[in-house]
Amino acid sequence: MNQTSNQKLNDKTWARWSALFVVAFTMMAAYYVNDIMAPLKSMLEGELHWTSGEFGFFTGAYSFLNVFLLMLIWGGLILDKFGIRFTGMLSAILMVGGTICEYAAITRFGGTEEMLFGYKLDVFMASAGYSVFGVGAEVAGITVTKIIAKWFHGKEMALAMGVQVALARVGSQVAYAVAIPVAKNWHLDTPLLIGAILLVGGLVSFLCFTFMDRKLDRQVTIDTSCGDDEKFSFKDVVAVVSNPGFWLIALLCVLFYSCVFPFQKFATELMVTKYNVSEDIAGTFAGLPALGALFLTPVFGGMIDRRGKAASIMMLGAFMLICVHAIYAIPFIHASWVAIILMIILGIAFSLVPSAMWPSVAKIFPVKQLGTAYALIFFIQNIGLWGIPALIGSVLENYCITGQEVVNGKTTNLYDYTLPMCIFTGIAILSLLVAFLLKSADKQYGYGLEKANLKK
Ligand SMILES: NCCCC[C@H](NC(=O)[C@@H](N)CCCCN)C(=O)O
Repeated sequence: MNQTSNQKLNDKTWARWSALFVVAFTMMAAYYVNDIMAPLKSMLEGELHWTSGEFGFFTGAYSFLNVFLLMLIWGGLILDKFGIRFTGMLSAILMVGGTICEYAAITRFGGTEEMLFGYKLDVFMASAGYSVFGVGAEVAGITVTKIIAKWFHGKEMALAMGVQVALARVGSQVAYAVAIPVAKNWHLDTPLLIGAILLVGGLVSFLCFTFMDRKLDRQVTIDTSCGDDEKFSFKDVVAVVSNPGFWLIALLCVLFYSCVFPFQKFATELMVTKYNVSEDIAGTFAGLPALGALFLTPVFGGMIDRRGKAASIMMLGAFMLICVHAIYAIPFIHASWVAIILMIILGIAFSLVPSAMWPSVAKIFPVKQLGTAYALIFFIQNIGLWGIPALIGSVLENYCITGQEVVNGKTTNLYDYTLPMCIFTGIAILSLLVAFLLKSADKQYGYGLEKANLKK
């Protein structure tokens, strides 16, 4: 770090927190769009005749380009080479473009019988748009993480990451809560249209951040693309992947998130079919983990900043996840209050693990490798975000249909969610095992995961 003046912009509390809120708005819009179609699964089935398999394919498409065209890896390299301002703007543009394509697919071709590459045209085009959006959202995610690591270096970093994730959860929660009521009152595509407008706001908001960041760079060089040692090099990739901590964090990340985000995408339907929750509020229940995480992630982030214990907290979160999914899998429990309590516990686990996991990455790797490290971790996580929804969708379609019902003249399937919930439980058990190995590795390699972040 090369200091040119005593007080830099990010030393001012108001300035670094303003920067955080500005970029957090972009991410909030991204999370809204990410989740807005999930509660509409049954409506997509009833109105556009999408099957569960097609819904799973569409949901997994978020990660398709990130996984198969390595877009997250390229994104990480672009981030390390061209910096946070360029990469952030690029990803915001991709998110807007992808969402417009998804919206066009549903409005223009929704319900069509036309086929493309063996898929219904609307399913294919919506998935393609969602894939492009997914590239933008994931690259924006690693960019924002690097922004926080830069602006909050040696400061309240875990709290800042917690607040950013919490605000993103607002986007998710709003999406889950409003999707069905808005779609019923207006059109199936209206919730997505709102998302496209929010994303344009997110683009403008990120543009504002670039001005602040330019000012900071004029004062100090913490982590820009100017220094030779900070340009991307394959040595960084080798250094990142040869660190055992990387593999454990990446594995924990893919396993943990595979049983949270993909589960949530199907949770609205689970609430309706298994727990007899009214369709109008089922999305709000499915979004409860996001709501809980909204309040708890900053609290846990602040605690970890002060007291540490990140590795133990990741184990606790994984254990809670096992209990939640295992109870959801029990076929004879149908009480809606059980479903709500489980969602709240899931929300606590969903706050504990991310608030411990993400700042831990910044402890394992130096700042200049962070872009690459986050990109590789997100890449591995995306394999789960692609594969698990596709797997669950196909399991539902092939093994879990128990009957059909006709609502307002539209026929939808009824599903038994026992088998999908057993799959989620199995993944959660693996995540606990990996969290345990991570704690052992921390002792062995001295990453300092159990130590506090704040310098006293
Ligand atoms: N500082 C890192 C924050 C990561 C937050 C994390 N997001 C992800 O893991 C994304 N790769 C996937 C987002 C998918 C959104 N439905 C999170 O906990 O949200």
